[in-house]
Amino acid sequence: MMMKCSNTQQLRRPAAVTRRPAATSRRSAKTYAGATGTFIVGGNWKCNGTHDSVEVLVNGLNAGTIDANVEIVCAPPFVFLNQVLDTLDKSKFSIAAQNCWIGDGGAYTGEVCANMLTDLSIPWVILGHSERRSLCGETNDIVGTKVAYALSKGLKVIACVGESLEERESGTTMKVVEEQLAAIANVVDKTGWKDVVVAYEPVWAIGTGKVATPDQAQEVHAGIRAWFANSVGADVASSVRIQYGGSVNAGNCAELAGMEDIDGFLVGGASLKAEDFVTICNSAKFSS
Ligand SMILES: O=C[C@H](O)COP(=O)(O)O
Repeated sequence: MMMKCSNTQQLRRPAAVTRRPAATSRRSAKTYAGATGTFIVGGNWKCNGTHDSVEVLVNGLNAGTIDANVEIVCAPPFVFLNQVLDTLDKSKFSIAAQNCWIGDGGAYTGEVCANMLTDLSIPWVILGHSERRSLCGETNDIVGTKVAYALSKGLKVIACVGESLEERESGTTMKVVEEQLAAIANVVDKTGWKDVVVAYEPVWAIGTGKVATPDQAQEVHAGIRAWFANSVGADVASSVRIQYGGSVNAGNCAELAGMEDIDGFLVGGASLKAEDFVTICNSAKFSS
């Protein structure tokens, strides 16, 4: 299937960007979106690891002190799901698959279907990651269908959206993101969004070290929330949690976490280092 890639530039920034109030008041007031109002951080381990390195990572995560108000979802490669299920402290961490098949199981060599994940009691799946879109030819419609199917089987979904550098530079960031969201909204009814977290991941920021500025991220997150208000419903707009992903690390997470419409992160590279990932998970309470 297909390929395509990217890098950076900025949307026109608003003159001023609304920031959350001080850390202590953030949680007691609305703070983060979602039914539980919790910050949600995903660790996408991508295609990394060995049995031994996963053991080290899990031990490091289990030893970490995590704020009880933060929801954390770790997404190992399929082959390590059982190992992680057996060893990760599930009182602190939940588990996701990084992908699943578009429908029922059957003669689909190399695929893993939603029912297999629920059979293992895996609650989450990441769908529509830009690497799946660009490297495996997953179109907006395919991603939408996958999201709807996964939800119908009882999975919760982290649905990824985001623009390439070329799209950003041509001023089409929101158009691209809105089309990606619309493809999901076309096949997911309004109530289904309660089990969806949107991960905004500008492709040019993924694995490049070129993190979006807090203002850049906030602008798109606010645009996504506005799109939900106009296209799905005000209740969904205020409750859907929107993660930022793309070169998040222990050093930049606090400022990003302080932005009004950032409700969590989807972390790639830094999720492979337990200490850094724990810092990111706890970033909400330290942000200003
Ligand atoms: O799913 C995670 C994202 O692709 C971000 O990856 P990164 O943190 O390595 O840039």
